[in-house]
Amino acid sequence: MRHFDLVIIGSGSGNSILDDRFADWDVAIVEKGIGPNDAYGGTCLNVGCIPTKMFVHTADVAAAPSGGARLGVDLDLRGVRWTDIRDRIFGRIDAIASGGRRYRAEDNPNVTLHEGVARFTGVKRLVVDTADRAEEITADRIVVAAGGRPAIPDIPGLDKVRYHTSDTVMRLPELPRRMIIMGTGFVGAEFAHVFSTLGVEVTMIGRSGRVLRSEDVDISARFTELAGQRWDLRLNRKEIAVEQDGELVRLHLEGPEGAEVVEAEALLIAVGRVPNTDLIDAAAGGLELTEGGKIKVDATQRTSVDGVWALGDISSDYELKHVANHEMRVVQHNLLHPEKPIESDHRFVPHAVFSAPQIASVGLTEQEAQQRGIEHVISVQEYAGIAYGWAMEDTTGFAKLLADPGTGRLLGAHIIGPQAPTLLQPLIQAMQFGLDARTMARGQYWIHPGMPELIENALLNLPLD
Ligand SMILES: Cc1cc2nc3c(=O)[nH]c(=O)nc-3n(C[C@H](O)[C@H](O)[C@H](O)COP(=O)(O)OP(=O)(O)OC[C@H]3O[C@@H](n4cnc5c(N)ncnc54)[C@H](O)[C@@H]3O)c2cc1C
Ligand SMILES: NC(=O)c1ccc[n+]([C@@H]2O[C@H](COP(=O)([O-])OP(=O)(O)OC[C@H]3O[C@@H](n4cnc5c(N)ncnc54)[C@H](O)[C@@H]3O)[C@@H](O)[C@H]2O)c1
Repeated sequence: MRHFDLVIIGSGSGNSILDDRFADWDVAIVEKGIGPNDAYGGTCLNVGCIPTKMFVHTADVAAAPSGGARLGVDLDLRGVRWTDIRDRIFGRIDAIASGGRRYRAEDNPNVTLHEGVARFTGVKRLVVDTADRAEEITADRIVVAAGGRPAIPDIPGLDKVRYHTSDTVMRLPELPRRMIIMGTGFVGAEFAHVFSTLGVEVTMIGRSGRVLRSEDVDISARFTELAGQRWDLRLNRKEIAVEQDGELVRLHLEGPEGAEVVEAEALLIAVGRVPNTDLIDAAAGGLELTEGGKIKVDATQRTSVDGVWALGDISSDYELKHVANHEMRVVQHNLLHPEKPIESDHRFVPHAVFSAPQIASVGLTEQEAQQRGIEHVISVQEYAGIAYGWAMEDTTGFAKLLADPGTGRLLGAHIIGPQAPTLLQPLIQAMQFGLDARTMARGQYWIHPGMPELIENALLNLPLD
């Protein structure tokens, strides 16, 4: 049995903890490998944020000709070369992942890379199962950064069907003619945009009546309306059974009009993620879980076991890379300076959905403000009402702000439309640093006629004294 100063489980955000300040620590990283090629480096790099956005940008380029005609520019899309797109993207990703693995395995003398599945057998005691053996390790400190994986719903017949998740769908050998996407969240909305723009007929299945239903009510309503124009959108549906018929997947549904069947050459399951607490046997390690099944941590990312920290998707309320990275920096500090621990700041966590149109959001939605009885005023500014929106002939995008009527401070900001994540960033800054809407609007120049005038006008529209 080997004892370490520090064991890190998971090479996603966990991999970034180690820098020169840990050079004299004896460290083990345990990584089981992720995705179809058992890659190093976690979800975001290999099967998450980064490749998806490389596909989204490609789809946005492929979508440009269809938007040209209304500006008087007639363009044709001559074709998309799926295997070239896929191999270009993973040609970059796979090289970065294997480079990251090689760096830890070969260039860090103080780091031992264990390639296998780590599971707790006791408090600060682990077994690592590799292909040919099981090795026991112990440590003074352990960081659990083991993330999560796609959830697979319990639908009769699913075990006999060829289906994809976000882990596999980006490496399809060829584009299918049709694709059923189960789930109307982030993953469903982003892949529906990618595949439909590249020429696949998309059918999207949702249990509720809205797409992206956790967004602000107006944002979700607008996105649902637009999604219904682009995809065969089937909402308020329940999956009854699924079957494989040669190359076809057939899904039996129950909906408002009764029973119905949809079929396609590919099925993508995008119904959320489950934390990998079972894989690590969190209970055997004495780690308390939350009601949602994640590892319970305090504000300093400490678990219920002294000397064990957790971060990212396995413990966080937010399954977002910027949050995992923030929590990683907190854990990093607290490992190095246990006498002066710092806390994670989850007050103003933004997110973006890179679909079409794009969505970006921070803070309270209108429905959350109402449910919590928080006094607020609202403003809405459409892209169609600003000069750059005229240039783009945008007719569907808008920014919606919620502010405290007393202080003028922003409570929430939600944007649907071109460059939404970029436009949201100054509003995140204002919320984080306590800048009130009036000062933000009138205390600086806004480049004319730039897209940020959307934000300037939304701020000025707030009914504040
Ligand atoms: C399709 C998709 C798109 C996304 N896009 C975005 C985006 O645009 N923006 C954004 O902010 N977020 C996005 N996310 C979310 C983001 O990827 C995650 O929040 C983030 O990667 C979580 O990081 P982590 O370090 O907690 O976990 P991970 O990166 O998942 O790392 C955990 C690692 O632990 C390993 N592991 C698990 N169990 C064990 C074990 N028992 N032993 C050894 N190793 C183990 C896994 O193999 C994995 O490599 C996306 C997610 C998906 C699925
Ligand atoms: N741009 C980004 O930041 C980005 C992109 C992709 C993923 N992510 C992260 O990954 C997480 C997982 O994404 P996701 O889209 O899988 O989850 P999600 O939670 O965003 O959406 C899943 C949806 O599927 C629904 N659902 C559950 N069971 C269903 C069923 N049987 N049939 C139909 N619908 C069902 C849920 O009600 C929910 O609306 C996200 O919550 C997000 O944090 C982020």
